[in-house]
Amino acid sequence: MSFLNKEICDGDNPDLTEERRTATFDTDRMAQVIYGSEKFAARRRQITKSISRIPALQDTKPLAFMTREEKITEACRELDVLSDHWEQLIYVNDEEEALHLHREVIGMEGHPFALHETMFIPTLVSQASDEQQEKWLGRARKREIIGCYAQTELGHGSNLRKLETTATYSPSTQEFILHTPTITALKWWPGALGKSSNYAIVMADLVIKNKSYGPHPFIVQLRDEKTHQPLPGITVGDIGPKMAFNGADNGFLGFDHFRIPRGNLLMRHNRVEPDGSYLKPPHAKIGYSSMVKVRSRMAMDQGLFMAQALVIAVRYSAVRRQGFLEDKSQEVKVLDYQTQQHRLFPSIARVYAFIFCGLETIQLYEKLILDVNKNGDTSGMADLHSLTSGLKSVVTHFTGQGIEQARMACGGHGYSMASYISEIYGVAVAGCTYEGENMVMLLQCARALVKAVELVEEGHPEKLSPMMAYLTKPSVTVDLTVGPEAYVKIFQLIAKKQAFKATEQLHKFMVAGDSRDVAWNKSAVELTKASRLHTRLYILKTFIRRVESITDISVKAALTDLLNLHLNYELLDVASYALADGIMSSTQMDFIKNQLYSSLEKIRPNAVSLMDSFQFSDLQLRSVLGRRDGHVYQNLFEWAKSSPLNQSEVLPSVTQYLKPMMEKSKL
Ligand SMILES: CC/C=C\C/C=C\C/C=C\C/C=C\CCC(=O)SCCNC(=O)CCNC(=O)[C@H](O)C(C)(C)COP(=O)(O)OP(=O)(O)OC[C@H]1O[C@@H](n2cnc3c(N)ncnc32)[C@H](O)[C@@H]1OP(=O)(O)O
Ligand SMILES: Cc1cc2nc3c(=O)[nH]c(=O)nc-3n(C[C@H](O)[C@H](O)[C@H](O)COP(=O)(O)OP(=O)(O)OC[C@H]3O[C@@H](n4cnc5c(N)ncnc54)[C@H](O)[C@@H]3O)c2cc1C
Repeated sequence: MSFLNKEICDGDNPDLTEERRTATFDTDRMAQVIYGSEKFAARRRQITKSISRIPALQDTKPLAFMTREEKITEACRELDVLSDHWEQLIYVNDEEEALHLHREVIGMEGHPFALHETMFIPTLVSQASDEQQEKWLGRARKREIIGCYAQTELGHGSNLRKLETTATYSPSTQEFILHTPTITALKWWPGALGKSSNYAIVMADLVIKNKSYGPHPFIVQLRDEKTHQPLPGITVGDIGPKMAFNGADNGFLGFDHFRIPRGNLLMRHNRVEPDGSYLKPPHAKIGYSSMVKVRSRMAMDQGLFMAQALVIAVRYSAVRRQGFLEDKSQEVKVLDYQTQQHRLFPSIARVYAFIFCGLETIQLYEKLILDVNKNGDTSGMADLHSLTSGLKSVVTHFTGQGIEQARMACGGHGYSMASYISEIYGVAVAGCTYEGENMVMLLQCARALVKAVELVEEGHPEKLSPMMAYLTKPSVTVDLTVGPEAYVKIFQLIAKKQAFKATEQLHKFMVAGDSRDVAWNKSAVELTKASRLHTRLYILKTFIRRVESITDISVKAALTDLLNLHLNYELLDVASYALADGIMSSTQMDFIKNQLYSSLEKIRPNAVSLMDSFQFSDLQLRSVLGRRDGHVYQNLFEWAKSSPLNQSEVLPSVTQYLKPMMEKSKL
């Protein structure tokens, strides 16, 4: 079966056209599965089309040749154009559509609204009282003000309990006095803080009558709304260039006894009364919900980052010909090499798996916020926190690896910024650090795992949450030929064994006299291993669940091939645990390897269409190698010619230094 639809265009590189003809499924239908619904997939296409009709948004100059100032200016120009068309382009206040719009038009390198959309508005939604929302949320949504999320300090990011910025309540004036007592207390890193934002959510230690109540969120005006000058008492600026995200002005911020009204403490869940009495929130960590929100998005967002890199690498691999197989009259597409497939296809499977997890965790967060805000029900917080802590860590780690493999799969041209993969990599791996450093978050996930193991050991398995239920599963012999459930069983045994081993080690150190904290640190590597296995089990099960639910037969068949690849690849990747514990035999290992290799062959004809299904436009991809028409070589040449270095034949550096040096050498 072939799909002679809009995907195929006669002017395209014939090798790519051939790939699209071999697809066994419809890419629009696949897009519905990727983006969670027919409606949203269609809306994305519609938005992309509308953008393509706005001349001022068509890419003019490659970002790679721009300075930071030029990148920031270009992003602001594009935001201004978008603002003029906002209501025609997307449904107002639809977060997913706004994210898509920004990604498509502005690209990866950051922009003044990145944190406004992802953290400032969500914090107002989850933490501000109705009255406070009335005052600020509408203005924020209309983009009359620009906000960011200022939590991390120069001295502390992971350990929030030691944040040094203080918000001391003054009952006589009914104000909070924000202060930065030391250099290490300077806010440092917040995106869009340095130059763009005029408001911020500031996390500061709430102090009332000399008592510290820990970090709380405050809304703070930083700059004059007319002049954009910092308000007196505020020091703010940009922290300088970074590994990527250089179109973003991550910033620093200091307060010198800066006063804000009492009503600027976000008070949906806790309150400070005029006399200074404090009303506790229903859950101690409710103030951390914006972080959970971003973490709950990260499987989706990282999946899309990796998808972008893989679209580029897979399309390029289908047009790049190098070397021979059987037919010595024509060189082969590098995509036909087994090593190339092994390098790329497992990451394609992970992209799909991560996105399916993201669709689930985004919904879980929305449900949680509804439960908390409507019914004061915080019972889902602990589970979502441990799930998203593990997930963000595992997903960002593998995304970084997958993107780097995609770069290498493009050979020399992958290293050129014309591929855009280096930018995608730089942006994606920031996710290993932001929203909770990966080791720190794996250890948060481990806290829940250890508690669950302790419940089993204490004879209370009925108290386990559904995600932990596998910890009670007995050891069994498994026949892998029966299908995905067999793989799940083996994975469960491996994850269970590691969770028990790590907990046992923790307890052993404690019995020997170490405090829990010291014993925890001595067991930390084993604990993080347990968290990774636990999370990878969740990813695997989510992938299976999602594929089972698909109704389109051809889409389901293509994804079943990817799922099989994922199951075999994952199990092989953790085989050392299984072999050491006698869970798997070497004969089973051979079976898994053979299954893996035959999956690569099955996926090969669909590889390009599996990536086309993400329906990224060329504008969004910004990659010469990943162009949808596959005309790589002539465009690489055009791209190189547009380098500022090529705007003159002889550079001033040659006239000033090299020529005189060569002349001197002749003497
Ligand atoms: C969306 C992005 C889209 C695209 C990307 C493009 C553009 C975006 C550009 C930039 C990046 C975007 C965002 C980045 C923004 C940031 O980075 S904001 C800063 C983020 N900072 C962190 O994540 C800090 C990490 N640290 C923490 O979260 C906490 O300090 C901690 C959880 C590690 C520890 O907190 P403590 O208060 O010390 O708690 P504890 O004593 O260790 O734990 C006590 C119990 O509380 C449980 N717990 C902790 N947090 C939560 C929570 N959020 N919810 C529920 N429960 C929680 C903890 O597990 C303990 O439970 P026990 O049962 O074991 O006691
Ligand atoms: C691109 C980017 C954007 C960002 N945007 C924002 C933003 O908008 N707003 C904001 O507030 N912040 C932001 N941040 C800051 C970010 O959230 C922090 O950098 C992050 O939470 C890590 O904290 P840290 O820098 O203190 O790392 P550290 O905690 O200093 O980490 C250093 C090392 O110490 C280890 N470590 C620390 N604590 C423990 C522990 N308990 N157990 C074991 N190991 C530990 C870590 O694993 C790591 O290896 C951003 C950062 C980046 C890179």
